[in-house]
Parts: sequence; structure tokens; C-alpha cells
Amino acid sequence: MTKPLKDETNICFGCSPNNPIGLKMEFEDDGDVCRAYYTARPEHMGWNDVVHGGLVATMLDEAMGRWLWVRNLITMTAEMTIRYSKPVPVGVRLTVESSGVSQKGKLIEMTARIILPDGSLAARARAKFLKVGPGNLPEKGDAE
Ligand SMILES: CCCCCCCCCCCC(=O)SCCNC(=O)CCNC(=O)[C@H](O)C(C)(C)COP(=O)(O)OP(=O)(O)OC[C@H]1O[C@@H](n2cnc3c(N)ncnc32)[C@H](O)[C@@H]1OP(=O)(O)O
Repeated sequence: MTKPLKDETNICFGCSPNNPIGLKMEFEDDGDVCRAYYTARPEHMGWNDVVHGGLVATMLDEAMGRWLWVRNLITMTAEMTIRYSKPVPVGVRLTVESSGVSQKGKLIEMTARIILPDGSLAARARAKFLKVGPGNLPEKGDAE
């Protein structure tokens, strides 16, 4: 079984409330989608009120990793491609969401996106995660 997300030994940079320099993203599950509403802070900026691209990648990676984690799929990110379509501003409420795409053996394909308050897509990721533990991707519509 995976570690409880609220365990004080969870120091994950993306989601732990215990990491003093972490993003502290809070996710919820909505059917097949894992979602966080997140407002990036000024210290997350690259320049010009725009979130650093590496942190955009971190948010997307975290959303996908978290989707897998709560489904007891123990994986590592093996590959990720990001399309940065629009600047992601600091100080606005972002929607960060992820979903599973497919599984072939140990390889699980995932997708994630960041949506701006006006509903437009700012960034999207496709990624391959490799299983390093037990578990399989649930079929679409399976009870969680
Ligand atoms: C506490 C609360 C937290 C809860 C929330 C937690 C969220 C965390 C989110 C962050 C997640 C991360 O960032 S994880 C950190 C970033 N990622 C990493 O550090 C990963 C570093 N890489 C590795 O450790 C390794 O390369 C692995 C584990 C990914 C794979 O190693 P391995 O298991 O030995 O697998 P390997 O033999 O190389 O490959 C197995 C098969 O997969 C294929 N394969 C390997 N890579 C790829 C690829 N990119 N695309 C296609 N296929 C691939 C190989 O060809 C092979 O095929 P065949 O020969 O079998 O046919």
C-alpha cells in the first residue's frame, strides 16, 4: 500500500504540506480526473509575472504522479513532453488536472493540463511512467 498522503514523512516537493519550500498542491479526485486548483506565488516566477517553465512541468508531473499514487500505482516519470501554449501567470487560480491514457506492460501513458481562469489551455503534457511496483491502470469507468 502507498504511504498516506497526509503522513508527516511525506516531503514531496509538489504536494506535501510539510515541505517548507514545496508547492503544497492539494488534489482531489473527480472520477477519472485528478485535479488541483493552484495559485502560483511570486517566488515561482521566471520573469514578467510568468511561472517558471520548470515549475509548470513540476505541476503537470505532480498531477500525473498523484493520479497514479492514489490508485496504488507505484511509478517513476520516464518521459514527459510539454506543449507550452500560453504564459502561466502567477497570482491567478489555475486548474491543474490529469488523467490516465493507456497501459502496456510496465509503461503507463498519462496526460495533464493547466487551464487558465478564462477556460483556455495554457500547457499540456503527455508522459510515460514506468511501474516500479504492483498495480494496473483501472479500466475507464471502474470504481476507484
Ligand atoms: C508520498 C506521497 C507522494 C504522492 C505523489 C507523488 C507524485 C510524484 C510525481 C513526481 C514523479 C517523478 O518526478 S519521479 C522522478 C523523476 N524520474 C526519475 O528519476 C526516473 C529515473 N529513471 C529510472 O529510475 C529508471 O529509468 C526507470 C525506473 C524509469 C525505469 O527503469 P527500469 O525499471 O530498470 O526499466 P528499464 O529496464 O530501463 O525499462 C523497462 C522497459 O521500459 C522501456 N522504457 C524505459 N523508458 C521508456 C520510455 N521513456 N519510453 C518508452 N519505453 C521506455 C524499456 O525499453 C524497457 O522495455 P522492455 O525491454 O521491457 O521492452
